[in-house]
Amino acid sequence: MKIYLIGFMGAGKSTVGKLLSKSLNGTFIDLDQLIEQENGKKISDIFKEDGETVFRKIEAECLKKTDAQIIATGGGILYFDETAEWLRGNGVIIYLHAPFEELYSRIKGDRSRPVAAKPYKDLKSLFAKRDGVYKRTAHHQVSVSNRLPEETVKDIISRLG
Ligand SMILES: Nc1ncnc2c1ncn2[C@@H]1O[C@H](COP(=O)(O)OP(=O)(O)OP(=O)(O)O)[C@@H](O)[C@H]1O
Ligand SMILES: O=C(O)C1=C[C@@H](O)[C@@H](O)[C@H](O)C1
Ligand SMILES: [Mg+2]
Repeated sequence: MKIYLIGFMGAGKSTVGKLLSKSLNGTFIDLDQLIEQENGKKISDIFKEDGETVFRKIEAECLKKTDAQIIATGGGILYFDETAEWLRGNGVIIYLHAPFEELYSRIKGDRSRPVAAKPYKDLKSLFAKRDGVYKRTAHHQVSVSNRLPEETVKDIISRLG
């Protein structure tokens, strides 16, 4: 069974995914890292040099070819409508959720995330839009608010049964 972690930037998909893979003794891939390795450049440079649309196509292709058991996706993984259906047909989808302000405090000023460079109000409305899509797509919503990543991992494992 594959486990896909989805959620907004700063939710902790990469952090929790790595820990979860250790607890479950499963293979792990961070999709953002895979994209950077396969393309030989940083995500911020792909955005700058090729544009967001090219990045989104690369991201969707990388998602479909990874064979890891636990996958930390990027915050914009549901950019194409068809990706939600593909994900649900290929594994268990866990939405890591926290209120926007908490996530914003984790990502503000981070230059490695090109989307996080948007102004506060644009990020807030992006969160509002994506939150509904994450919720509709996920099999489980797990809180990452005021919680250590280790607690989130325990919660995920208990939901998986
Ligand atoms: N539970 C937590 N409590 C506090 N800070 C956290 C928690 N989980 C992650 N962080 C911090 O928030 C930041 C973002 O975490 P991480 O990179 O794992 O998020 P992400 O969901 O993978 O983001 P992205 O979508 O940009 O890849 C990091 O600085 C990390 O240390
Ligand atoms: O939320 C987003 O749109 C993104 C999140 C990151 O994980 C990266 O995939 C990239 O910076 C875009
Ligand atoms: Mg990440």
